[in-house]
Parts: sequence; C-alpha cells; structure tokens
Amino acid sequence: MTAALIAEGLVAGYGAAEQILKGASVAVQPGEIVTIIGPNGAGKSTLLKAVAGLLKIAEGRVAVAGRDVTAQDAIGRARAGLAFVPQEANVFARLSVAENLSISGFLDPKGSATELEKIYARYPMLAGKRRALARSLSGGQRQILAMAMGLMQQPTMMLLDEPTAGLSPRAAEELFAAVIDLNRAGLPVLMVEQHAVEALRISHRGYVLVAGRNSVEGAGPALAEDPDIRRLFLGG
Ligand SMILES: Nc1ncnc2c1ncn2[C@@H]1O[C@H](COP(=O)(O)OP(=O)(O)OP(=O)(O)O)[C@@H](O)[C@H]1O
Repeated sequence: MTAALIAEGLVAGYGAAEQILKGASVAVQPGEIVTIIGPNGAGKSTLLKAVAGLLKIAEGRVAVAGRDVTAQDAIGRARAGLAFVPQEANVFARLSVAENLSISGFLDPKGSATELEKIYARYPMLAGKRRALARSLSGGQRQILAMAMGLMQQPTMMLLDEPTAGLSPRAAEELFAAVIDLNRAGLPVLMVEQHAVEALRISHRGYVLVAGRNSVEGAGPALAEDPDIRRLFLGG
C-alpha cells in the first residue's frame, strides 16, 4: 500500500538559530487520521509547515502518494495533493465566503465551479452564508470555511494546524465531527492539536513529538488513555 504521506528525517528551523526539527518523521496511510501532539515549542506546527513546503528543510524527504516532492515548493506540493490549513489567518476576512472559496480553486480554475457546488452541498452553512464576509462568521464557521478552502484544491491529503484552537467545546466537537466526516469520505488527515485527548480519540494513530524528535507513537485511542502519556503530555 502506498502511503498517503511520508515525511522522513526532517531537519528544519528558522534561519541561523538552532534547528527546530531534528530528524522528525511521520507517515499517514490511506484512510487514516493521524494526530501529532507534544509540548509547546516541540515543533509540531513547524513540522506541518515543512511538509507543506512553507519552510525549507535542511535534511529529510517528503513523499505524497508515493511521489517525492522534496524539491517542490508549496504550490508544487499543493498540486501533488497536499492541502494545508494554517492555524491563524486562514481565511481572507474582508472577502465573502464565496470569494474565499473561489480563489482557493486556483489550481484548477475550470473545475472550480463544480467543486464549489460540492462544497455547498457538503456544508449547507457555507451555502447559506455565501455572500457574508468571512469576518462575520463564528470561530467554528470560519474553521469550516478554512477547511473548505483546502478542499477547493481537490487534495489527496489534508494537513490541519490546530483546527479547534480558540473554539468553544461545542464548536470544537463539531469541528472534529467535520474532520471525521471528511476522513470517512476518503481523505487522509494529519493534524496538530492542543485538544490532544479529544483529537487522539478520533485518530487512527498518534505521534508524540518532543524537542523536534519523535518520542512515542501508537494507536490514537490507546495514547489518549495511556497513563504515562496523560501525565507527561496531556495534563494529568
Ligand atoms: N516564524 C518563526 N520564526 C522563528 N522561530 C519560530 C517561528 N515559528 C516558530 N518558531 C519557534 O520554533 C519553535 C517551535 O514552534 P512550533 O510552533 O513549531 O511549536 P509547536 O510544537 O507547534 O508548539 P505550540 O503548541 O506552542 O504551537 C518555537 O521555539 C518557536 O518559537
């Protein structure tokens, strides 16, 4: 089986300072939700950025659906199938929902209208608010919009950086339900989450990243219930 994503031995950082990633690796198999947890500053967001091609890596390799994309920039990796939803500033606040979605179809302008209809069918909330400015949406609605913008790229693999950050427990639950829904429709997901227990419970597998390196990995629900993991990384 060809992995949906392989990132191997990534070394990367920001400029002259010490590298943040010191050889981190993750893999996502077709059909999986995989969550990366770990202490603040471990490099979780940095790992997603390095995979998405937004941060140059000094060492390592990235492959999407069996194709090596290490030499590709962010656009090349998007074309190869990766959609990255950043944690912050992930929608254009002053544009409408429809405009946000339309410009996200830039990889395939011809297919964009069809894709847009699929998205409105999947998320009736967005269809109902298509003329609303993105900044008028609730936090949860905005995260759905950001995810839908990723879907406009017709990805084979979704990268989500803390999709529930700043959301109420209820909105976070709805967002996780939307992630499960997408995954059941066949999309593999790699996410970084602060709501680690909830995220691991809905994940097939999880990785613990510590100081830029892999620590523990295992089945998501098992990690969520593991007493040592809970004590060390999940606040008791
Ligand atoms: N743009 C940047 N320029 C310089 N340093 C950065 C930048 N972004 C992140 N860092 C540093 O890289 C380290 C890892 O940050 P990263 O955001 O990847 O951590 P994280 O594991 O996602 O943690 P958190 O849960 O705090 O977001 C931190 O020390 C952070 O200060």
